[in-house]
Amino acid sequence: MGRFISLEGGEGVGKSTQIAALAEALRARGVDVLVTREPGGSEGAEAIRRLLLEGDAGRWGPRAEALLFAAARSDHLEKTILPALADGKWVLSDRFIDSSRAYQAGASGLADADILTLHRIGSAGRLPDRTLLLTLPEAVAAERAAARDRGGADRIGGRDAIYHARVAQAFAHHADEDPHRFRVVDASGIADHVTIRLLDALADLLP
Ligand SMILES: Nc1ncnc2c1ncn2[C@@H]1O[C@H](COP(=O)(O)OP(=O)(O)OP(=O)(O)O)[C@@H](O)[C@H]1O
Ligand SMILES: Cc1cn([C@H]2C[C@H](O)[C@@H](COP(=O)(O)O)O2)c(=O)[nH]c1=O
Repeated sequence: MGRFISLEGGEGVGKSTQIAALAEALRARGVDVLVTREPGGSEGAEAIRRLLLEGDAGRWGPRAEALLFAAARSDHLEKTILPALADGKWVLSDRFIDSSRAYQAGASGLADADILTLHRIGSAGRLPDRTLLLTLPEAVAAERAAARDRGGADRIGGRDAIYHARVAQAFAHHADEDPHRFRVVDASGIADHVTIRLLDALADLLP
């Protein structure tokens, strides 16, 4: 049976690194895996990704930004995620709706209910079967992201530390509110150890 898993967390916590490792570990267990990402993951959504992440800080206001993320997600779900699940694949998505709740609501100040309304309109309110929230002390995450980006962060990643602290708080709040879907995973230490923690957090879903 297909499963829909999202990886969430702030900048630099290791989602992209871990999604590749997790996919490899699942494939070694005979699971058919599709790795995808947001914003993006379909041709249309990748075009919207460029609109969202390139250009001036003020290119979009919070509302236009939320609408663009919701539009990208709608296309991603319809063109990539749902067909893969129908084929029995496990879909691992680097970010999904909880990023809009954390960034556009928690940190940019829109109402969480409005983000969920956009999600209901664009994506029929579809939620992942499991959301793995990677957490790191803010200073460690910022250091990792800065070493990777070398000053070239994108429009949203480049926002200030207060913004990213609000993102982390919102993620933690949503994870607390929905312990059935979320698992909070410590992303500190050696990457292989983090992958083991992620596999543990999926143990009940594994075939
Ligand atoms: N366990 C780890 N220990 C040390 N460095 C790590 C670890 N995991 C990832 N990194 C490094 O930290 C940086 C950020 O990792 P990665 O790009 O996977 O994070 P991310 O959560 O996808 O970030 P973003 O959301 O900003 O794209 C990369 O340079 C990566 O090589
Ligand atoms: C899905 C989604 C993403 N964002 C932000 C979070 C990051 O700053 C970028 C994506 O970059 P990454 O290197 O691929 O993680 O977009 C957001 O603000 N809202 C969302 O819904």
